[in-house]
Amino acid sequence: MQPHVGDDDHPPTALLTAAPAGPRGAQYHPEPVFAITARALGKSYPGPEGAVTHAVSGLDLDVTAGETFAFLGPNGAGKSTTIALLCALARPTAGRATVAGADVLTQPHLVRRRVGMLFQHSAVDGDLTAEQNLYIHARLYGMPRGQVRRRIAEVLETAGLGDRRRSPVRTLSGGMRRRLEIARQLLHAPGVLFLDEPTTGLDPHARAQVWHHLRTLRERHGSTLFVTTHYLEEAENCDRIAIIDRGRLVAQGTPVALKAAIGDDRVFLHTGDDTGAYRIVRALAPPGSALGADAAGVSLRVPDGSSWIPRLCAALTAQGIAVHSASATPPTLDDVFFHHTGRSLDPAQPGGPVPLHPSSPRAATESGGSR
Ligand SMILES: Nc1ncnc2c1ncn2[C@@H]1O[C@H](COP(=O)(O)OP(=O)(O)OP(=O)(O)O)[C@@H](O)[C@H]1O
Repeated sequence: MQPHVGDDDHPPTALLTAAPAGPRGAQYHPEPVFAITARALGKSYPGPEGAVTHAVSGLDLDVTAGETFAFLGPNGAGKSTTIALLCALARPTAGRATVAGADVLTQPHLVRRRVGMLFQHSAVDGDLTAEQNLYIHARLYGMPRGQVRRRIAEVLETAGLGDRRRSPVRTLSGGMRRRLEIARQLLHAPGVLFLDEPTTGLDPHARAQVWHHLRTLRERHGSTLFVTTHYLEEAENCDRIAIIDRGRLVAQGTPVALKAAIGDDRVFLHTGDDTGAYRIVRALAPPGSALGADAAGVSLRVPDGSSWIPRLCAALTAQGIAVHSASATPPTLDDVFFHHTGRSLDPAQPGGPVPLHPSSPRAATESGGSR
């Protein structure tokens, strides 16, 4: 389903104005204006033999107007279902939500008018030009003829496709096509733009182009973007991140705050005798810290990791173990994901990173400090 365009509804951006000014002379702190709120939102599907799939459960969300909000989770976590609920394309079985000022349960038609939705496999007609694709979309969804040309020129310019407006879509690169699809969803100036894995299937260059375009939308137009992704580096660029796993929100915050909450750095050592090194590091590590060893080397989780390197290297060298490399890195978003879910999202880490705490769900390594 697609939103209507150009009806007599209030312009969605009008819903996103700040709270009224306080009394004269009083310091004015505008209330945050939420483009999306959800409380205890849920969707369950009946399965075979009375089983129930809880695709999304107990979801609480507040997305501020103008924010780029990442919804991060593995396959099957409930990301697409959440988008369908928030865009009023599926009816919740629990809870409530408001999007761009409209209630998804009682005003689903308004929600659909006020949002843009980029689906994972959105199609544009390859034989038509960029402009023709947008024109057909605008007319199909009722945009007044008088506004169409100007609006198409605007969204193509924002997408960086002004000079390709007459090119058949099949001649555009993957990244350009994706930007054209985003431009199509912007024709009716939605209050919130939902993007379901907007860069899946694109090469790194095209992915960077799409993100450049999304940043432009945010900076120039103050657009509210709700983006699902399983690319950690994309989530890293967003204002805030919610991590969803098995239908439940497990963490929410800015990338910096989520990583800071994890605390410990990862110290990594590659030595001439990693088995011997592991024993020595274990003896020196603070009680309760997580450490591990695999074919690549020895890892230790400690606060202020770089301060540990000279001490560990001196101890190893004193025992005749050569240190080939030593590094200390702050927590990554994948560490955050692992901490909350017990799994890694990073394909380069099939076994997952070293657990951050001994109690971590997939702690395959031991705790140090066994002196
Ligand atoms: N119509 C449906 N009927 C039954 N189960 C469903 C339906 N739609 C989704 N599910 C189930 O709900 C869960 C969440 O699915 P969803 O598609 O929202 O996950 P996702 O995070 O978007 O995954 P992906 O990244 O693979 O698209 C999955 O277990 C899925 O099988």
